[in-house]
Amino acid sequence: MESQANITDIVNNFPGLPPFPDDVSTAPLLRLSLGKLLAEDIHEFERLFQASVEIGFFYLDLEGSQHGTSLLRDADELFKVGERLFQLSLEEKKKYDFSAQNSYFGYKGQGAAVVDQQGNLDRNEFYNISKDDIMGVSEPLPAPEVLHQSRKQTESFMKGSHAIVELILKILNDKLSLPEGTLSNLHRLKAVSGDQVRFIKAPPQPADDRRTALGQHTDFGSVTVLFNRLGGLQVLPPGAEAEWVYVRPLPGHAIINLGDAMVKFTNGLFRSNIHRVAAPPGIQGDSTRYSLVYFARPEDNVMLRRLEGSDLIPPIEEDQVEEAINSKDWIIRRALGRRVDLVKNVDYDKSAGTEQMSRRIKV
Ligand SMILES: O=C(O)CCC(=O)C(=O)O
Ligand SMILES: [Fe+2]
Repeated sequence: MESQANITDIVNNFPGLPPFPDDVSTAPLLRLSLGKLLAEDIHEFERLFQASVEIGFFYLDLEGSQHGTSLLRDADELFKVGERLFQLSLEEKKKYDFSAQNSYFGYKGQGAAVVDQQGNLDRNEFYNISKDDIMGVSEPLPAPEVLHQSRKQTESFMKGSHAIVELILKILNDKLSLPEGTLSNLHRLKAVSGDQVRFIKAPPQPADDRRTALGQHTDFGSVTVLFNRLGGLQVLPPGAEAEWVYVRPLPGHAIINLGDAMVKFTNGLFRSNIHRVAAPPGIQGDSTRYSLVYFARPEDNVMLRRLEGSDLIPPIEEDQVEEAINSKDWIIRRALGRRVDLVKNVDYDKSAGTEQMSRRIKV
C-alpha cells in the first residue's frame, strides 16, 4: 500500500469543524482520482483493482472533474437536509419507521440495534431513502416534509453516486475480463433493488463513556459511496493480529468501499472490509457527527454467488458450499437481524456477512 505522504499536501480539515487529531493511527488507504478514472488512466485502473483486492476501501478525489464537483455540491446540500431531518421530534420521526413491515427504508431510532456479541446498543440514528422511490420505480413511501422538499437534490445525489458505482463496476469488470456488462447489468439504475441513501447522526457521547456508535460490519451490497466529516470511522485491516485504525475524512473526497456482494461474486478475490464507527477522536468527540451514504446493491433477484467467466475469480473449493440467497433476502437478513425492536432473541452470528472471509484468517 502507498504511504500517506500523498495526503499531507491537501487541505486536511473541514471548515467549521474541530481538526482530526494527528496522534491516532489511520488507515493508509489509496487515494484515487475520479478525473483519472474518467480519463481511462490505466495506472489508476490498476490501483483501483489493487485497492479492491487488498482492502476494499479507498478515497476517491472528486475535485477536478465536473461530475465529481457536482456530486460534492449535492452532498453539501444533503448534509444540511440531514441536520434538519434529525431535528424533527422523535414522535414525528418514528412515524417513518417501517421496519415492522420488514422494510429497512425510513427511520431507525438510536439504540434499536445491537453492536456486538455482548448486546450493547448502537448510538446513532439513521434515515434510509429508497432509490426506487426517488427514481419512480416503486410507490413513494410516506416521508417528512423536509424530504419531500429535497427530492430533486436526493435524485441528483443518487444519480451522481450511481454513476460512480457504474464506473467502478465497469473498470473492475474489465480488469476481471468478465464478459462486457456483466457487473453493470446486475445494477441497473431503473431496476428494483435495495439501493438507498442513508443519513446518519451520532450525537456527542459522555466523555467518560465513549463507545461504538455503529457496530462492526461489512456493507451488505456492492459498492458504498460515503461522505463523512468527523473521524470515528474505523477499519480492521486483514490478518489475525490486525488492530482497528481510523479512516481520516478528507475534504473533496468520498470514501468508497466494496460490500459482501462483491466478495461473493468474486469468491473472495475482492474484499468487503470490516468497519465500525467509534466516537470521533480527540476534541472531535464533543461534536455531533453526520454522515451521508449511497449504498449500491445488486438488483433484488440477483443470486449472490460466484460469477462465471473470469479466470481470475478463484473456483469454488470442494468443501465450500455456496448459500443460495438472493440480494433482497441477504440485505433484509443483514439489515434487520440485529434489531432488538424486531427480533426477540438476536442471534448476532446469524445476521453476519462476509467478515470471516474478509479477515483472511484461515480457520
Ligand atoms: O458513518 C460512517 O462513517 C460509516 C457508516 C457506515 O459504515 C454504514 O452506514 O454502513
Ligand atoms: Fe458500513
